[in-house]
Amino acid sequence: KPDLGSDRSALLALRLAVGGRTLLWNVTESSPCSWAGVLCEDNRVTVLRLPGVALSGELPTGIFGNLTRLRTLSMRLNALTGQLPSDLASCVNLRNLYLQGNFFSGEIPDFLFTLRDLVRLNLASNNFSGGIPLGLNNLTRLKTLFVENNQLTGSIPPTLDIPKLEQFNVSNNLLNGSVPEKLQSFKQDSFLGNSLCGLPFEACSSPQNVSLPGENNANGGKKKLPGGAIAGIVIGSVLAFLLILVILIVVCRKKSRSKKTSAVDIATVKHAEVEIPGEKPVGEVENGGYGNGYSVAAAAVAAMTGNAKPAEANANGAGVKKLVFFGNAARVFDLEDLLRASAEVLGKGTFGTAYKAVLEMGTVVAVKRLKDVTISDKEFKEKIEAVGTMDHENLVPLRAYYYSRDEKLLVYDYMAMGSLSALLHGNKGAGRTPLNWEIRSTIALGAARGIQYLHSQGPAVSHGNIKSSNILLTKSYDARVSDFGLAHLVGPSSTPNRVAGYRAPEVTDPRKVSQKADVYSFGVLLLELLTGKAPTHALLNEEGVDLPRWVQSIVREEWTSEVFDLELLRYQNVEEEMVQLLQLAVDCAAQYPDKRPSMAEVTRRIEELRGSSLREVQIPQPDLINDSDDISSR
Ligand SMILES: Nc1ncnc2c1ncn2[C@@H]1O[C@H](COP(=O)(O)OP(=O)(O)OP(=O)(O)O)[C@@H](O)[C@H]1O
Repeated sequence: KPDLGSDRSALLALRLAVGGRTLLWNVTESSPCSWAGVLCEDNRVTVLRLPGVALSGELPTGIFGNLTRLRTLSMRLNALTGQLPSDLASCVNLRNLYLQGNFFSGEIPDFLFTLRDLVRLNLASNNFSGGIPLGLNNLTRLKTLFVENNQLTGSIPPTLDIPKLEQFNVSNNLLNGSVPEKLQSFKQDSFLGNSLCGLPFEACSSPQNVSLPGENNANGGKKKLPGGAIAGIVIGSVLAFLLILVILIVVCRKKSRSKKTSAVDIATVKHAEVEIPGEKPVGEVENGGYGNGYSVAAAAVAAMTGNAKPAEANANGAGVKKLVFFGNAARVFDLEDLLRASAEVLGKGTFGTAYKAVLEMGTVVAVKRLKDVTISDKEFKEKIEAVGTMDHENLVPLRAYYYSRDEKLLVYDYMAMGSLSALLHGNKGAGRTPLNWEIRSTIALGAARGIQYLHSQGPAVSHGNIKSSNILLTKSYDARVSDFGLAHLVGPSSTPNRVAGYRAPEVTDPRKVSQKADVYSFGVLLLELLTGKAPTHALLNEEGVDLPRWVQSIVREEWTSEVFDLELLRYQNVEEEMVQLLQLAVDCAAQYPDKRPSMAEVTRRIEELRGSSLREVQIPQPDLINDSDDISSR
């Protein structure tokens, strides 16, 4: 019989499956009711709110079947994938289900329509496909239905009728056909980005003749359009599209000509500033018309360009906006190029979302949209300028930034080989090049040098977020440290989550990280390189035991090679060096900050232990490596 104990087990299973900040739950407590995001009533879990806490992976079945008293479930803005688990149907008391902003896929499942108490259902900004189900009619208490920004197809069922519906949005899907009568009172905004007709849009042209996919054709009474008519429509549409394209190009050219001069002039000074008139509010950027494809550049750039009328911008007090370049970056690309770039999402991180943007002339950049920047304009600019002046071969260079009240963008060099995290844990299938000792120790050394450089800028300068997804790789496996300086820019609400396994025990406020805390995180990173285990996984495998403690326990009990990644054990002749690196890792991850070595010492020790073995181990050619799911694998 379900009780608080089974609720607790379910939450532990959830933690095991999707990680994120649930890893910070104090699982030694026998009651889950004080865990972050969990609320209880009558000794049962009734509310589970885990918005934006870096949950990732699939929700397995077998969890929600136990959380039978749940009334509110929020897992919005995470990186959850796969289909919704069918035992969600057991949560018969569920009133609020917020799952927007994940990567859920598959059809909107029928079992949702057995949850008769649902009042708010938000599945927006996922990858749901298939049609809009008529089963929604069963949800007689539903007031909010948000499914925008998915890949829903077909027509909206003509008989869709949800009596209490107050908020409704299906925009940016692949819907067609006419808007059902009962939904015609909603504004156009609720439907934009589809091919719908009828109120609130223009009347459908001869609807009887159009055969709509997804519509019930059982009576077979609907005629197909004759081939000639279809050809006519297609050719007409193509011509119209081309015409619009030509107009757009002409307009862009004009704009670019008028701006080029200033960009070029200023490019000769150290910090080139390109002026952009006005901005678009970020809300509009997120919801307005970019659909799932999120063209960053589109989003970013819409925010940067004069989409809003200058007068409006001034009325907002926003004034003229600037994209600020560091060093000689302005000579490589300018705002106009970024404008035209095509973009894809690389992943959501602690500080925002990262995008890959391919500029027209082939230059590729990574654009990071920061969220939760709470510090003042002045402070932000000072700090980011400091980041921009960092210059070392083992750092990912920050090329430019954009700052406005609503939007903060950072433009970095794009690292084609993705992150160390993806390399270690991403593709384990056949065709993967084993990561040998040479590669791993090269990465360790490069990363150590990058961090040492940061630390050499002054005793107060630290990275604050060292972890394997922030160690990016060039084609020749040179490590580049990224994300430095960002931990000090963002507000407390975006405290690093995935950082959990890397964070030094003394760190309570993630924005106040010392160099010694960086050393601890780096030690964990070394352990990850050596064991092939992600720190968070280690946490999950043995409850409450983190990677350093796990390694220490094995090393203490009886020395074995068990800790090492199997791939590394193929190279027996380097075991001695591996053991030395392991010892260094354990030293770095010492409990007490004073016991940890400095980064300078760390670098020196890696150089030394590698020096003895710089033999002719082959580094595989990048093109032999299957990196198809590298950086986007998360
Ligand atoms: N310059 C870049 N080139 C290539 N990939 C990048 C670049 N910057 C980030 N990425 C990749 O994009 C994804 C998201 O990065 P992001 O830095 O936003 O999050 P994260 O590193 O996972 O977490 P955090 O925000 O805490 O650092 C990661 O997989 C990262 O490896």
